Amino acid sequence: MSILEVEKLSVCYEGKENAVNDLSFSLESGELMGLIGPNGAGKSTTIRAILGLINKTRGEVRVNGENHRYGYIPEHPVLYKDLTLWEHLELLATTYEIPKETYEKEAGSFLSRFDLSDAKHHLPVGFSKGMKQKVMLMIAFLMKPDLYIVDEPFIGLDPKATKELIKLLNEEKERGAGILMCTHVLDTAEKICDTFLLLDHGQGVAQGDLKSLQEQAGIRGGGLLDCFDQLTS
Ligand SMILES: Nc1ncnc2c1ncn2[C@@H]1O[C@H](COP(=O)(O)OP(=O)(O)OP(=O)(O)O)[C@@H](O)[C@H]1O
Repeated sequence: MSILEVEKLSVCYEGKENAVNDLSFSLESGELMGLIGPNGAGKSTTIRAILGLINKTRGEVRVNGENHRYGYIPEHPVLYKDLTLWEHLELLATTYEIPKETYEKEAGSFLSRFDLSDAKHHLPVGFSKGMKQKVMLMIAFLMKPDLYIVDEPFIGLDPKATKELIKLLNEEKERGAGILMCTHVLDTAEKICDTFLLLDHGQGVAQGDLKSLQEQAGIRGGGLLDCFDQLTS
């Protein structure tokens, strides 16, 4: 089942025609798709259009799945300065009517997996970038959406947290969630993504699994970076 369908999406900004131009793709249940492309290719614009944060010039975005809910993990963490870490998790649980026993158990497990149990009752003002990023991850994973939109999640996370994030993404895939992940960290993307959508100058220049990208790039056995280079040069 397609969790996300994007059809002929185009976005223009003032002074920038075709930041995204006629882009179509779909994301299936259980699929982790890497959204990759050079700086200025249109990745953030695509994400913003999917989230409804900017107006589309043309095209359709459909979020399917059972709960039509998406979890957005932005590149730059956004937290309430007056709420403690735990209060952030409680707020999310209340908003989505998650039963107390469920979220307390799950949130407790996330705190321990991300080494944040000691900071549970602290305000985020004293948190490092990585700690704030972990809170954003916990909030999204607690929500259990059908669709995750994850923007550059690896920057700032320590190796253990990166490993936990990858494990959590796999668990969510197994549950049936679809994940669209924008990243420049191609060696990790190559290891964990099922498929890729390569954008350049606002256009989708290649789509599919690594094998399919290798064929499209004409580099048999090439790595993701080689395919990226070839297809965007
Ligand atoms: N608010 C804006 N107003 C005008 N042009 C914009 C605006 N935001 C982005 N652009 C332009 O749209 C194009 C796509 O930008 P976008 O931020 O989507 O790229 P990106 O692929 O996310 O890049 P990066 O990897 O650097 O984050 C670029 O040419 C950029 O200059």
